[in-house]
Amino acid sequence: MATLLRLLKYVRPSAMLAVVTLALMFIATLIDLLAPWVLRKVFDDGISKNDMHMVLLLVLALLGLQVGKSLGNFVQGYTQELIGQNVVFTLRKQMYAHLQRLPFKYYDKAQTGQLMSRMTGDIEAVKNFVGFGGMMLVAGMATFVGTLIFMCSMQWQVTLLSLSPIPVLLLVMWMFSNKVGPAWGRIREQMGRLTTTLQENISGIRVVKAFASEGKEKSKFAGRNEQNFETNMHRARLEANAFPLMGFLGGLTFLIMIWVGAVYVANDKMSLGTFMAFQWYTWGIIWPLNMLGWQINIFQQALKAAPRVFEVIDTKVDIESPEDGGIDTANIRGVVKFQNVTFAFDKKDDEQPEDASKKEAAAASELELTQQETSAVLHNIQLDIKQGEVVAVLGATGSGKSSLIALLSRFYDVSDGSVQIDGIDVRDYELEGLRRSIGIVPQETFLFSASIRDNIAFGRPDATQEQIENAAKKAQIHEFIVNMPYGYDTLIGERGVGLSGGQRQRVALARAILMDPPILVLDEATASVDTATESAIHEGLLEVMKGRTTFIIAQRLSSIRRADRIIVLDNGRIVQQGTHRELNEQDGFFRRLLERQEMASASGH
Ligand SMILES: Nc1ncnc2c1ncn2[C@@H]1O[C@H](COP(=O)(O)OP(=O)(O)OP(=O)(O)O)[C@@H](O)[C@H]1O
Repeated sequence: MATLLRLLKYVRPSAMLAVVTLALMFIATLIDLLAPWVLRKVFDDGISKNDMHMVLLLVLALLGLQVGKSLGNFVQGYTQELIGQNVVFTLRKQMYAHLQRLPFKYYDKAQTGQLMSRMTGDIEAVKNFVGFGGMMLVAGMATFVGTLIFMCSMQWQVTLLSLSPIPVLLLVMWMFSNKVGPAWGRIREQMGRLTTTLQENISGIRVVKAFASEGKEKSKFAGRNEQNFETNMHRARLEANAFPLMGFLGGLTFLIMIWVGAVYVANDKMSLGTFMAFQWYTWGIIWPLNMLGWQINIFQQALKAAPRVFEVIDTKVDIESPEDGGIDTANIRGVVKFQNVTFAFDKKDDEQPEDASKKEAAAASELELTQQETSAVLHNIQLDIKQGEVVAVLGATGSGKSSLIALLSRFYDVSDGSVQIDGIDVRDYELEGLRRSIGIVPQETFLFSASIRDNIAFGRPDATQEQIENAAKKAQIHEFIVNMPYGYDTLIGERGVGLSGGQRQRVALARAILMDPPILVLDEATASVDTATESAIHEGLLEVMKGRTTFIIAQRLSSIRRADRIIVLDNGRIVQQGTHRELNEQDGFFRRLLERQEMASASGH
């Protein structure tokens, strides 16, 4: 019921259209009810009195009614679709906008396929109900009730006797609705899983082929496809059982009417005209009941699909600009401070349902704290970074380097402590501005299926060609681009297919440089390029880094030689901090790494 009421809210902006559609439906229903009444007159006042003039008039009246109904249907078909499409448009817009706001931690767990299927199939199912099913349900009920009134006013005994199969029919319908609802729920869920399998397979097709796992993937897809097939067949069996029975019971109404009606006509308790009108009217009983089977289907499907869409829309967004809009970021200089920062990915309260009792939560809170402490990936980080400083972050894989940097842009919020820029907590800044102030070259580059120019100008679509080329030159990719078939207009694939790993990384670097941010983050940004290109990029970067606070996450010591400060992370804790020379003099991770890399380069690796 709550779902239905919420769906109705989406129809509210189209209220006028809905009123027009319903009015047209009621007019069409009235015409349907008047037509048999006119037919009755054809028999009783025309044919039986041999008044052909009256018959002609009545036939013309019937023609007028039919023309009116057809015109109404024409407008109604359009307005009905418009209401449905309006709801789809709003729901899609809302869901898409919300997906843009949802934080990283949502995407850490969400399945892309499920989201796509909600955005397409589930929203479409909602439209079918709002635009078609719901309206037809109202029209059907109006026809049913109206027909009963007209029939009863003409001959109530025959009407009531004819309706005797209806209670059984309603019982069948109720049972069908109860069974088909869960089936639709499973179908919608399975469609989501099927889309996820497909999406993962297409995205990971290179891995699938490299590991010759096509067979395994095929059977995984076949399994889910079969599940979906089985559930759909189960639904079809439910329909096959219910619909003919409903049709039969509806037909029985008609037969009873003919038999009882004939007896009443024979006994002069009913005129022939009324008998003929009743034949027509019985369709006004049977049609809505038969339609009801399909409407239950559409209704149940929408009832299962809508919560899947609402679930996304209702997901809490806990990383946002402050309510007052936040502090303007235009003048950020780039003084960065990590004050006693502790961070865990999985806060226990993320997992808890919202209605979990407070008592339980309190009892668990002590345990939670300990769990959070142990699951933390960063512990008590204390850092003071000057404006324009170049900071290299070193550490073994999984030591927390990327997590540390992610807190800066609020991809995640700290569990404890605070991250400050220019003395202000990052949570107090306007979020978009904050993120634009931090240029990131991530470990994994995502390029859009667009021209290479648009890819570089992604964060600054208004950039001039000259600015784009300058950024590309600094990232050492300009020469490569101008030698491509269409230069900066060359289209590149969804994942930058057609570009090598190093080239993709340089496009991402150009993208970050173009943003001209006060803070720059290079997360293994030169890991995929050869040493010659790497040193050329570093030359270019020297100029880029000038005046900007820069974080370099790197495994190679060569890329951090120019850092003002090196921070060494181990298991989420800062274990060493200082200049290259200072750390070289200490016994620790840094010197061991240095020795290992020197040995490797001496042995030619
Ligand atoms: N989205 C996530 N959800 C939960 N845990 C995560 C997530 N991302 C990383 N982790 C965990 O957090 C820890 C730190 O990861 P992080 O990516 O910060 O390390 P890193 O030092 O950057 O590693 P690498 O050098 O391999 O990139 C790891 O134990 C990792 O398994």
